[in-house]
Amino acid sequence: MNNTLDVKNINKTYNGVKVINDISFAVKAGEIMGIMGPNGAGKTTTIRMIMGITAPDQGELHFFLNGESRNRIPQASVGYLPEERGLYKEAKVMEILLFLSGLKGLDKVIARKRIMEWLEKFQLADKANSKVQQLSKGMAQKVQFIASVLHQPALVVLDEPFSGLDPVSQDIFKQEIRQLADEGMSILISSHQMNLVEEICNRIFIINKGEKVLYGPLQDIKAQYGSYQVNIIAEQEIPELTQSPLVQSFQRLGKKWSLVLKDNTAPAKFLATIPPGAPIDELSVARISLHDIFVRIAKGGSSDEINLENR
Ligand SMILES: Nc1ncnc2c1ncn2[C@@H]1O[C@H](COP(=O)(O)OP(=O)(O)OP(=O)(O)O)[C@@H](O)[C@H]1O
Repeated sequence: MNNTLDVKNINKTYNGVKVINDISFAVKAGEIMGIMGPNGAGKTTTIRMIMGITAPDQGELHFFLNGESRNRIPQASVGYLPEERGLYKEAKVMEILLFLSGLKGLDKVIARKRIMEWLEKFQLADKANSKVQQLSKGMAQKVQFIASVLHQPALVVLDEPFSGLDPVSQDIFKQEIRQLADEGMSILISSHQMNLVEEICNRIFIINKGEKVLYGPLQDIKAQYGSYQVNIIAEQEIPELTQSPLVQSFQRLGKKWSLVLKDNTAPAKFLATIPPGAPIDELSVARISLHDIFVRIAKGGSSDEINLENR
């Protein structure tokens, strides 16, 4: 697959502190690439350099769009949802979307049709003539997202697109973003909520304190840190399971028991050791989450403390 964006060895220092340290990654045509990491890791700074808002101290950016290679971002071929949300509050939804798509060179008649289609997808068709200030925060975010994709750019950069959205809206966003990638758009998403975006990304780049932690196809990363987790709902501890030689660690949160299996333990092997009649209400098996992989790496290889609240 061809690259749409190549980020090569970029560095950035603010006030003598290196906040981005030799970062390199690519975004391929038609993929969803996730740049993830905790608060303050350097995601927004990286995105601002890609968008040309701030320049890297060292390193290069290459954009391959419409058959041309460039070092500066071609505005009409890119869509951007910045971390700071904000649209002109006095403007009406249709007016502002027509204005913003006009800046990207989109024909008014085509724009109007696409705007109505998008507003319908987000159940906002009845708000076309409402002022932005009459929208809820989530509704305004949807309008701003529409503005970033309306001109069908080759590359879309979404900085924390899910923050502030309810779970239903998050699902609609995920669905629409997946659809855009399937139609060939390259999408770069930043998020500190790893478990929220891991299901839609093809590849991920995890950054922490300005440095690369992990980079590659999600499935490969999960296979590399290939342990499984067995989640059980049970009133009491079942020592045959929590103390099993196949279990590396476990956590309890009320009735929820989360058991991380030792690396390379097949789930079926563990399941076969469950005593008949064990008092289990529910049981599920999953690969350990990206969040847990990050915690493991950040703690220097230990997965003993896994935060069940964030699952
Ligand atoms: N304009 C600036 N001047 C000085 N320091 C800055 C500036 N912008 C960012 N930083 C610093 O760079 C580091 C990375 O910040 P950045 O906003 O890129 O993180 P982030 O990963 O996007 O975090 P979050 O998830 O909280 O949005 C932080 O230590 C931040 O304080």
